[in-house]
Formats: sequence, structure tokens, C-alpha cells
Amino acid sequence: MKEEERYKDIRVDIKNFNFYYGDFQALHNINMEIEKNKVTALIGPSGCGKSTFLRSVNRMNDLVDISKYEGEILLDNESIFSKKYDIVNLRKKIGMVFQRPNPFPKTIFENIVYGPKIHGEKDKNKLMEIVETSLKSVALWDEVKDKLNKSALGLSGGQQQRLCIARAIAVKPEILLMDEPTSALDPISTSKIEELIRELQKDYTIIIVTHNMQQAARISDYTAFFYNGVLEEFGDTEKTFTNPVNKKTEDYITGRFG
Ligand SMILES: Nc1ncnc2c1ncn2[C@@H]1O[C@H](COP(=O)(O)OP(=O)(O)OP(=O)(O)O)[C@@H](O)[C@H]1O
Repeated sequence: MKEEERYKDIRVDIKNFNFYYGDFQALHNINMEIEKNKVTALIGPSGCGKSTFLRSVNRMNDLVDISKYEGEILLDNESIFSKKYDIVNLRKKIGMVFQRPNPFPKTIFENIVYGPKIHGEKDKNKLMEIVETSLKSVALWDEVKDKLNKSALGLSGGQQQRLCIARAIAVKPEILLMDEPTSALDPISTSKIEELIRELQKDYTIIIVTHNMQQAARISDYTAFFYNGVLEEFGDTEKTFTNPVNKKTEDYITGRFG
């Protein structure tokens, strides 16, 4: 592939990125390129910096006032820390789904239209269309179409998580960040979300933190192995799982630690 073509496929480019909580350095000189319409899995033992990395990409870490960073994260060749991306704008482009389903204590309908309304959508028909498309994208429409005005809290955990994914994609982001999105779910709901991730990758670029090695192997194209805040290995998932370059990666994926 020509250099120019290859360049076009990179949505997020992380360059020499360091991150600190006060004096503690949580990420050490991370360099990573996140490719468009691919699923990139972040793996590694507890406390190795996966969430810190994920939360850096949409500047969630700005909320921690002792935090500081060095280096660069580029979204479409523009720094996410630049004025072009104020936080509201950036989060519109980079949606996030959390470990525990966290729907708002509002109706299913209101959960989905919340973001679009913030971004100025007022037209009732348009909002209804967004609700239908978003819920269809997460295969939840048939299950909830007759109770859009019921509380989202009445849904099962798996349905709530699909609703949260629908809420995230309702504003048409480009990137979806997922922080262990299935860790609170039963196996059936988990496999539905995994299927969904594979579907969504046609339209979105996905970065997912997971503790589940089988899940990383099943759903991701690329895998990044973090250890003590260092990106020890990053590459093709199949290769990482069958023929890792780094001894620490091998020990981790074969369950020798973590
Ligand atoms: N708000 C914070 N203030 C200070 N230190 C923090 C904060 N958040 C995380 N850390 C520290 O940064 C390091 C990386 O944490 P992080 O949550 O990114 O790891 P992780 O790999 O996502 O862990 P887990 O798999 O357990 O969720 C840990 O040592 C953690 O204690």
C-alpha cells in the first residue's frame, strides 16, 4: 500500500504520549495508530493504564485536575487538545460506552435524543428517525419499539447496554470508545454485544478495553498490550495471539500473570 493511502486509513494518531496523575506517570511514551473501521482491543493486567489511555482519547481525563499530559493525540491530523476541538465537539466525534450500563433515568426515547438535542436537533420527525435508526443499529428496535416512553431503567442489563451504545451512536460519532462494555453482562448479552461490535465496525472505528482474552481474539483486528503504563506490543490480533513478539505478551495471554 502506498504511504499516502495508508495515511488515509489512520483516524487517531497517538504520538509520544505521556500521562501523569500528579507525580505518578500512568502512561509512558505511547505511540499508536488507530485505523479506520477496525476494532482495536486494549489488553493488559489491572492498573496497567488501559482506561487512562482510552479516557485520554476523548479527554475524559481532563476531569482529573491533578492530571497532565505530554505528546500528541491527533484526530484526522488535528490535535484533540487544539481549539478546533472544544470538548462538546470532540465528544460528538468520539463517543464512549462504559463498563456498567448507565442509561439516564429517563424514557428510552429521551435517552437517545439527549445528545442530538444538545447538538441543536429540534425537529420532532428527525428525532424520531434518529431514535429508530439508532435502536435498529443495535438490534434493540423490535424489543422496545412499543415502549419508547417507558423508563430505560426497566430494561435488562444487556438491553440497557445496547441502549447506551445506541445513545452513543445517535450523534453519529466517528470513533467509539468502549471500556469493558460486557463485563457486567451475562454470556448471552455479551455475545449479542460482540456481534454488534462487528456490525458497528462497518461504520465506526472502535477502541475497546477488555479483560477477556477470548473476546479480544474474537472481535478485534488489532491488539495493544499494555504493561505498567508501557505499550509493550501492538499489532495484528491474530499474530499477537498466535505468535507474540514480546515475552510479557505471551505470558499474559497464556494466563501466566494478570
Ligand atoms: N484518578 C486517578 N488518580 C490517581 N491515579 C489514578 C487515577 N486513575 C487511575 N490511576 C492510576 O493509574 C494507573 C492506571 O490505571 P487505569 O485505570 O488506567 O488502569 P487499567 O489498566 O484500566 O486498570 P483496570 O483493568 O483495573 O481497569 C493505576 O496505577 C491507577 O491506580
